[in-house]
Amino acid sequence: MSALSGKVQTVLGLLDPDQLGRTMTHEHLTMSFECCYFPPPLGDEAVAENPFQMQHMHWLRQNPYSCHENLLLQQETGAVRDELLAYRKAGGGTIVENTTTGIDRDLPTLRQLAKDTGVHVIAGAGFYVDCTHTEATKKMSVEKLTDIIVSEVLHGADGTDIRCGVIGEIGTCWPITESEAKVLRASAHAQAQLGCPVIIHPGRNPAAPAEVIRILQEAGGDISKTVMSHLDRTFFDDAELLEFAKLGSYLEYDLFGTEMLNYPYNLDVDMPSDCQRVKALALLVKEGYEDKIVVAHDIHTKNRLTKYGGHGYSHILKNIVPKMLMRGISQHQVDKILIDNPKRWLTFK
Ligand SMILES: CC(=O)NCCS(=O)(=O)O
Repeated sequence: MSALSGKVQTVLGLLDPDQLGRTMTHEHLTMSFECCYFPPPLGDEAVAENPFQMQHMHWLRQNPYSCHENLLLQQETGAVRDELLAYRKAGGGTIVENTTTGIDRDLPTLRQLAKDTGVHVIAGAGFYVDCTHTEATKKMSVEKLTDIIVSEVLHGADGTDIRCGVIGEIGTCWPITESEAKVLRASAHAQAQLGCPVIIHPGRNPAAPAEVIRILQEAGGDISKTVMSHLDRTFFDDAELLEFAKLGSYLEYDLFGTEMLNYPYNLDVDMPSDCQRVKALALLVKEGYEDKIVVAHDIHTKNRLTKYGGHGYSHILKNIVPKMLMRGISQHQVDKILIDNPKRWLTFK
């Protein structure tokens, strides 16, 4: 039994799991999403140069990845601090901050935000998607990658003594690249050593989540302590979703607040509305998965902050919970989704 056993690890140290409270399991407080810049639609180049004006907010919501400045969440620490204070006021307790190597993780800022606001912040170990892997990372063995991830949890990351409390979000594309598969195996090995939570960013294809689970399982990972993120933009067929749910991971709907007509990374995808997300949660509850659901907003661009007219980190607590109750999810089940499931996932074995 390790010192971490039975505890949750935040950027300010170990915590008794009962202290977490309501938890968003997939957010970013400071990061860069420049790796995923997407050119604006033809003719919209001028708007993309200067979109932070009232008359352009709708454009920004529809094209969040087509403006370089919008991808620099790390420039908004003051606004994020205000948001976290509002999140606490709305009844929030904890945020899992999923920024990993490749998208500008900033652990000292996370620690300062946690100190300033009283929100518990849990940082992520490991690596994002292939295009952010350095040549050095791509050459590493699974053993070396495992050592790095284990060290980020046990000793601290990025040259600091600030320790990560989850592995992930571990980035994968579709198809999964060789380098991503190595990182997945390393994550499973690290999880087997540490008994810690893992969270995955799957590729944008309904086959991707199950393929990730297969790789993790073969490498000795604990699927019952693993969250599969972004199901909102990955499954569009109830039967496929329920088939995946049988594999035993936590099921995360984490793009609450994102409503857009054209999802640039996969134009075949019709991004669901929040109402459709709630409907998917109600289906999973009805089918017996209330102990497996977790939720979040995955804020990773500036336009989603309330400072810019966005929904902010309190949207689920303020607006989605009432909708869940209206659609037949009971208060007891809501508490499982917001409190009990994250707590169970985040507690080291
Ligand atoms: C930061 C991150 O990976 N967000 C997910 C964006 S996606 O469009 O759902 O892949």
